[in-house]
Amino acid sequence: MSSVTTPVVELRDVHVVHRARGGGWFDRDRVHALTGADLTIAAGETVGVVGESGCGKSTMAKVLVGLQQPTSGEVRIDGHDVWTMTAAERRHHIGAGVGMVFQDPSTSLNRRMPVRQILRDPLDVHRRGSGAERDSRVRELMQLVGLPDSVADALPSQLSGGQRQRVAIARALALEPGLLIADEPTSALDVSVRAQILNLLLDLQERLGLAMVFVSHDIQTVRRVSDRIVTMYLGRLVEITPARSMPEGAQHPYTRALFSATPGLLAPIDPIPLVGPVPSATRPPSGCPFRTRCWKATEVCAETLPELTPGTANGHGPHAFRCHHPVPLGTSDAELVELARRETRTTTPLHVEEKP
Ligand SMILES: Nc1ncnc2c1ncn2[C@@H]1O[C@H](COP(=O)(O)OP(=O)(O)OP(=O)(O)O)[C@@H](O)[C@H]1O
Repeated sequence: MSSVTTPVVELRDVHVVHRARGGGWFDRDRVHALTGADLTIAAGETVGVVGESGCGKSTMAKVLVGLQQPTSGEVRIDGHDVWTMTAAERRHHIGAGVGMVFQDPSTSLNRRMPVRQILRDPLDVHRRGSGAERDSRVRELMQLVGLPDSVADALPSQLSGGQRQRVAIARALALEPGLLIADEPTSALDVSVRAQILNLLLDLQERLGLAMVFVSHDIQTVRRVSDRIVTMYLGRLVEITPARSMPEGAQHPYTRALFSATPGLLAPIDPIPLVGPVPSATRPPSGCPFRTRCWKATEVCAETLPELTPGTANGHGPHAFRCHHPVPLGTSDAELVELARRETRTTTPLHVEEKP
């Protein structure tokens, strides 16, 4: 983790709408995977992204790395709006500016290429240096991620899972990007090598001054590695909180509920209870997307999307949330569990799905 300076990537009101698998282009068949995302990532900082399955984490990661074109909105990398460039300019600009490490190195690496060629490929495509310089860069990359020379001619299938992920990390760093996106980078690995790969990523980030976006279901790890944590719910960024203030610096009821379900963060208590399942991303609720499960929801939550409101996060740094009824600072998880149980018994949460 390091200090926050110049923005390397900015999302401005980014929306991604997919056609539902097997569906047409009717409104009812549209999946709102990312809705109105605004995010600025500064050089050297780590932004963790958390939220339940299907909330849009991977979609946002793909937008940041140029693999997903937004339906609307702007993606600026190093100050340039990448979707107004020609395809060739964009490939060049994004390829050199952002690297991505995927969850499963077995599927993200070309199975027919030896390690040496996998690492040389981005250098060849971007015509970086002479042949000899590219060979030397490949050796340097292997050293950087702790791979022995002896695996240079091996195919991915001949490597261990941890070694394969080291190759994927080296490839993502080949063009010296300013930002590394790591989408669940350790979850497909054996538990025994997860810590090694995580420490490697943190060490590289520190040494190379990289900004990093770390997407994970592992909230403990996200809290440990991040400067700021983005909470996503149903395609929306609902809270951005300084990691050091978590969990009690968070004021969005959903962030508090998500963190309360993570064992070991505070005294062991029951998680804050939520009502029902996450609504469908094809028919998101009107107003606040979380209101159908929220014990604090009132009529205004169904009527109006809350503005992004600055918070104080107990003085730990910039903080913002979208909520009409934020959790007061200083409220413990135990108090929230009690409140949520009581409110859920005495009121009917706003379950109705709107937006036909
Ligand atoms: N290519 C696609 N076509 C249609 N729907 C899609 C497509 N990609 C993603 N979705 C949908 O968009 C929503 C967001 O998906 P996304 O993969 O970004 O979520 P996620 O938070 O990364 O989930 P997970 O934690 O399970 O990986 C989901 O409802 C998903 O089903």
